Amino acid sequence: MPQLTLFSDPNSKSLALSPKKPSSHTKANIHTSPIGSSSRKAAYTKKGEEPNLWELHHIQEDMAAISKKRHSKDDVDESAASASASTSKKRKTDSSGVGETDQGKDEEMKGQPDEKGQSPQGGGVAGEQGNKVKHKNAYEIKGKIATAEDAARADEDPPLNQLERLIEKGQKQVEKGDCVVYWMRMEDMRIEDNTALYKASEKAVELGIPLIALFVLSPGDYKIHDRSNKKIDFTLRNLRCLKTKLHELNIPLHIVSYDRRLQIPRRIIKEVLPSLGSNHFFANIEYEVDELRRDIATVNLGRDNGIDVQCLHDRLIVPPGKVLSQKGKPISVFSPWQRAWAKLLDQQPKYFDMSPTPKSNDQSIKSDEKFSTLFDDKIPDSLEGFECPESDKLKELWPEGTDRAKEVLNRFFHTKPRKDQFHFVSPLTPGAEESEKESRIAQYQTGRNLVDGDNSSKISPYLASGVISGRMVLNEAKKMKKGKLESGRDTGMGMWVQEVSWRDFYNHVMATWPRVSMGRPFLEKFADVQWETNEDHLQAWKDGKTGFPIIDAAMRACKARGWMENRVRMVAASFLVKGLMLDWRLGEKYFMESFVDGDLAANNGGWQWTASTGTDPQPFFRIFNTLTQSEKCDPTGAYIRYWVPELKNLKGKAIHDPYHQMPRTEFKKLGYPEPIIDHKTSRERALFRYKNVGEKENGS
Ligand SMILES: Cc1cc2nc3c(=O)[nH]c(=O)nc-3n(C[C@H](O)[C@H](O)[C@H](O)COP(=O)(O)OP(=O)(O)OC[C@H]3O[C@@H](n4cnc5c(N)ncnc54)[C@H](O)[C@@H]3O)c2cc1C
Repeated sequence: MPQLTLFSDPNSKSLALSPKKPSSHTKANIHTSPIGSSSRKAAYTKKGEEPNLWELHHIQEDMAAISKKRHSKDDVDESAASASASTSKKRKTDSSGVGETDQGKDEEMKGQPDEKGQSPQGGGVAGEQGNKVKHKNAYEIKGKIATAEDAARADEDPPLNQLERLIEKGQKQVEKGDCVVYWMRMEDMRIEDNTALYKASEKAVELGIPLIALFVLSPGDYKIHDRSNKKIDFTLRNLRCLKTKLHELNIPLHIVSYDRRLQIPRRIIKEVLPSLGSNHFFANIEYEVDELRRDIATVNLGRDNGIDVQCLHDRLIVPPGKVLSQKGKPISVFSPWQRAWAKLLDQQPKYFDMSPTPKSNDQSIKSDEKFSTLFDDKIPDSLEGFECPESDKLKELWPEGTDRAKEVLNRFFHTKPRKDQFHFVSPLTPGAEESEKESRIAQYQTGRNLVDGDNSSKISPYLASGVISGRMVLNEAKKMKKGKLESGRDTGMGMWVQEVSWRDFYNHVMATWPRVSMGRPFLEKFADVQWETNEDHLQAWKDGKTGFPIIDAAMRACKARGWMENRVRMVAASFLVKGLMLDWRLGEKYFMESFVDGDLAANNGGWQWTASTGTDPQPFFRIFNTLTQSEKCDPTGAYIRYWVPELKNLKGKAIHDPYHQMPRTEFKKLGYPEPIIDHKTSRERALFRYKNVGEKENGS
């Protein structure tokens, strides 16, 4: 889910590819802006000052909306596709250390890397290159891909660093006010071990004023960021649960709704906080580029209006910027990064420290003239554009609340895997058999690659929404091992802790190289790989009708549950990118629009790894063989039989490859599609296009 919507920084016009500090270009570019509307100029401040990126973003988002409306009328033509195409040039990316990656272990290794084939030219986006054909899928990601120059500039001075510098400067003394406000975000939906909530509570106690929790609903934001209706449903269900728990602490949960997400900083600082009489505002940091820019705008506005805005690290076990190489540099390769992460945790156990629960407000708040009505704030059943008719069923599958999350984790640590748990069933169905020796965690080394059971934890929706924290999860893991954190490939627990650390890793990558959340490849040299723009193929993949049973099973499971096992996420992603040769950003967007655990860092990390464009990616010449993968991850075929009912009566090898294993007349009776591509030809096509970046096999 690339975040950036038509965010072309006007400064980039005058930029050479090695980016310079924004301030030195500001003045000149105010006047040479290609868009040049008066409102756009207002996004800049006075002569010589930094442009207000947040405001600028706002204007450009409006323009994107206008442009989208216009283009949706004429469907999409090549100008729409090429308008967003960025002309990128080579940018050297950091890559320190080498090491095996867990994800890369089971691929087929075929073909050879060819250094000279890796063109430095970037800018590949589905449908560009003067293609005259109408391409809807090119349009899907139009406006979501920053130029290489903008991405390089963001990497040069990442928004997280800017926010941290701002916070370091500190705020002048502010007046006490009537209350302290904690802004709960979509990713910290819990009361336990919540840094900002606890710090807000401490402040409230120190000042002797009440604590108010605030949640901002923003359908506009959810739309721009490709949130799924299942994720929004999960969010609303968790909010209801939190409201009850907060009320037990006499803390009201104030709900406001702003469709236009870019108004949020102003609305909060100028309207919400003044109406509550609050000068103290706390939030946990979100590391995506849009969210960081929103927070920078909020802190700045707060400063101008006598409000102290505190943004705190909470999402990860180790905050970004702390895991460094021996030379003090950020690490972009997982294995050395993981070793450094584990060592740091060993040396500095403070990272496991959890925040205490917030203190209760005085009971009198419930009759306070100003605050008592906040207890009546309603949480909507659904949001327009994100209606979720299957909400009741999903409630069984992904029960809300921290207590349920703990149970899900507890089952994983202490009970045996069960065969039918890949069905549409609750992870908490009765009948799980306790066993320490044969528990799911004990068998995780092999189990994690099998999809025909509940072999992994299924904790991802809870971690992604912060219903449970990474610290809570790892502290439980330590308890199981007499207070020691196992982390390595030798045990189920060690392996699982490594998987959990991928979550930290991809967030560190995103915070250090914000380009990845701007629709850019980490490895710019692959930006111009030539993609196909086949609408039918894209739709067949989304619908689970490709004629490849494991892909179809995974994609149908995804649609129904909003969740897929890791192995099939990798296989389905690889099929889209290297089989169908469709732009990885289309897959990234679709996963985000479908998953209940949709998370930019993990999703982008997974897609860029698969597309061989990411930090420490799968090398481009390694291409999953869909059939082999199917036989390995679903050896009994039970997963396919359940999710692809057309094949429910097939036995043996035919379940994995019915088209080639059955007589044609028998196959036809199944009502199942023929394979939409030939594996061998598509593999060769992918190898050619990655080796010869910018070219197609026929010389076009
Ligand atoms: C293309 C692709 C897209 C993905 N998109 C997402 C996403 O949107 N949200 C998401 O949470 N995960 C994503 N993942 C990572 C991984 O597939 C899921 O975290 C995992 O399948 C969730 O199941 P689990 O909780 O049972 O995992 P377990 O195997 O039990 O692992 C425990 C936890 O570790 C973390 N984790 C494990 N593997 C990874 C990984 N590769 N990257 C980051 N964190 C990891 C997750 O928080 C997970 O819940 C993606 C992977 C790929 C290949």
